[in-house]
Amino acid sequence: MRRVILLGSTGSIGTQALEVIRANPERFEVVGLAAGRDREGLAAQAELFGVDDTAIGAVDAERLVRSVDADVVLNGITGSVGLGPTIAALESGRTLALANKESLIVGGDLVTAIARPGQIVPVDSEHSAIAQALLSGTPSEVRRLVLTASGGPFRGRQRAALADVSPAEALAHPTWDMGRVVTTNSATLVNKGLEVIEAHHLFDVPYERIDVVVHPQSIVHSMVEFVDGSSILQASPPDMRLPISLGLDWPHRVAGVGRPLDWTTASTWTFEPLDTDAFPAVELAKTVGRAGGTFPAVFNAANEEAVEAFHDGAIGYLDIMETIRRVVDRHASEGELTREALAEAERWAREAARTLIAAT
Ligand SMILES: NC(=O)C1=CN([C@@H]2O[C@H](COP(=O)(O)OP(=O)(O)OC[C@H]3O[C@@H](n4cnc5c(N)ncnc54)[C@H](OP(=O)(O)O)[C@@H]3O)[C@@H](O)[C@H]2O)C=CC1
Ligand SMILES: CC(=O)[C@@H](O)[C@H](O)COP(=O)(O)O
Ligand SMILES: [Mn+2]
Repeated sequence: MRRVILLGSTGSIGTQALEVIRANPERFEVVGLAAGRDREGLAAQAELFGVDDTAIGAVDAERLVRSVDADVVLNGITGSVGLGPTIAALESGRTLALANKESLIVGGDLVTAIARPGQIVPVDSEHSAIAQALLSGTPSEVRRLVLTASGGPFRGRQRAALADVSPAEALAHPTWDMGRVVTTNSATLVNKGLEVIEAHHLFDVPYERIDVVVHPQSIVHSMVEFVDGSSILQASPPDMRLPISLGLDWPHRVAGVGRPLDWTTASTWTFEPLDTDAFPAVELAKTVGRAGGTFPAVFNAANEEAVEAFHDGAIGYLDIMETIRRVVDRHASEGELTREALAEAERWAREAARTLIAAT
């Protein structure tokens, strides 16, 4: 029986994780639940799953992780606020099933330094796919990682055609039903940029050996190219319950958690290069990833501010990337990477982004 602490339980990842757990009571038991603001939803979940220990907010979630005995912590919180709970899970020796990519991106080496090998199990679909593919070879046999991107709702558009797109259009993801921030990030391709940095930290592969390819069907979730020219990919219909279940009990599979592909009907999978003029986010993410230090945290914080401003109607779609770029350009990273330095860089980046947004 795997005892699970679920952070972000009221969200998209959280509720799908509870579906997996509910369908497999002989394998999983929820021992802790945490949400951001939805106290009613959290209380209902606690009652349904018979959970005594709950938390509201990231600080309380950190306390929960450190105080409740568990085998695995699934971090499904949105945003860099998930960093504290990620660190708490690792320091407490729990397996960390990581959906909250932001904590790894902003924490970078600070997070990987405290994780023992295998302690972080990726839940993000692309990274779960890569982890599954990596079971086919040794680290020295890996030539490159290739992350697939759906391309989002604006795939195929020129940059000029993106100026007036609305938040509602940005939230119409072609293949996945997810929370608001990650869905918006998919529409700007910031999500893929964050995922490149995430892959670098998870798999210790340099940026020049991590590529992105657009695959609109979201069936091939990513691939690993090995030195002999063989590519091993993982494919399944888009359904987060599959990588969530692997995160909860890696590397064991949960029978029936997802539908298999239907090989009896005609279908087509397509792959195309990313249009980096229309969608420059991946290139900028690689630049901040290579710069390291507090740069990825600044990139992410500026994005979080810009996404909120976009949904508030304060800025347009193209201003999201423009805000991120201008904040990153003004940033000077200095000194050792510590939690204090990260917090200060984030505070600075959010303030800089808000100032730019106010002037837009
Ligand atoms: N959804 C998906 O399919 C995928 C998501 N991810 C990643 O997983 C993470 C979660 O995404 P998703 O589930 O879509 O997001 P949602 O917005 O649907 O859910 C976010 C969850 O985080 C909680 N939360 C927000 N702020 C805090 C806080 N300060 N302290 C504690 N809990 C908080 C929310 O609580 P409340 O409801 O109370 O506000 C909610 O439970 C993100 O990092 C995302 O990038 C990765 C791959 C796929
Ligand atoms: C399901 C998942 O892992 C998301 O992060 C997904 O990657 C979003 O899709 P795109 O960013 O490829 O549009
Ligand atoms: Mn993903």
